[in-house]
Amino acid sequence: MSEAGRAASEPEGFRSGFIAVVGRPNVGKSTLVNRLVGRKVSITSSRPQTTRNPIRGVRNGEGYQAVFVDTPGSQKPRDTLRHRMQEQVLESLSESDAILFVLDASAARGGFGGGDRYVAKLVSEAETPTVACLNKVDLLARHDDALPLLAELSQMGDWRETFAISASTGRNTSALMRTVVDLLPEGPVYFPEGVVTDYPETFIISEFIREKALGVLREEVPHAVAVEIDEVERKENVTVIYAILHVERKSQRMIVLGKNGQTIRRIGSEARREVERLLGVRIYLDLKVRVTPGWRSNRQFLERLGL
Ligand SMILES: Nc1nc2c(ncn2[C@@H]2O[C@H](COP(=O)(O)OP(=O)(O)OP(=O)(O)O)[C@@H](O)[C@H]2O)c(=O)[nH]1
Repeated sequence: MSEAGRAASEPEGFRSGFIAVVGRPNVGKSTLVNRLVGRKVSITSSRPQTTRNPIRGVRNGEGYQAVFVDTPGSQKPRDTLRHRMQEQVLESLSESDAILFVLDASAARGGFGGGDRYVAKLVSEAETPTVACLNKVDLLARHDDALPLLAELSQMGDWRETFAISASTGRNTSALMRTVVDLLPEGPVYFPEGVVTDYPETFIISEFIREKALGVLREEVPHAVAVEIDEVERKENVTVIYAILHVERKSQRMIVLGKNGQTIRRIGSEARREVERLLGVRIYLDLKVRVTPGWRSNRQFLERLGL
């Protein structure tokens, strides 16, 4: 995240970031995130299925915000298309602040299989701080059965830490959460507390753009900018987002555009990175600036924007 963006909403010493949750299907990723977040998370169901990087959950704690995101598709590629998707997975892993690599202890009798090793390699290539979680240890016959698996796991990559956990019973998950928070960099409050789970994707995108605009514009046009997502067009390789930045006066429009459009371009490129991270797809952001006098007191307008 850029310095300009941070300036907008970063409390002193606050930690925040995106944590990619990776692992083969059925290893317990959702159960683990629900456990760490502390409640069932509904955001995935309220978002269009077309997004490939949905948020699994957000945990707000004392001085931190941890955003857990999904990275589906982390399976061995069998054809070119899958291979291309793989590159995108790698890209989104690289852009995460941390990775939770989840494995299923109960499925690894006698050692881990090719699927787990493949994900381990992919995660290692991302060069992002990773915590490896050996899940479902409650299903092992004896406590000690986890030991050879943990030893094997530690050989599979350069993990910051390795935990034997049970997402179902909560065993070791508090310690895991503390480690995750320690890995997060200083950063802004990405989402207002309590709103994430039910808010539509367009609202989150518009908030990202607004945050970047406020960061770039600083004191010049303080709260005079409202962001409206006009249309989201999903194409094969790129998602095009048409957004309108509403300002109240012509003079503000000039400021937002900047000399030769420099300012709006900067807002666009900073916001694009954030949105790509959120959605896990390539984004083209088409930003327009429109003068909408008195939008702050226009109820219909505010409702349309979900404000
Ligand atoms: N006994 C036990 N079962 C678990 C544990 N964690 C998850 N499960 C079960 O494993 C199954 C798969 O869990 P999910 O959380 O849906 O797995 P997932 O990795 O999110 O699956 P995908 O979304 O398909 O990738 C469910 O039946 C869970 O109840 C655990 O720690 N112990």
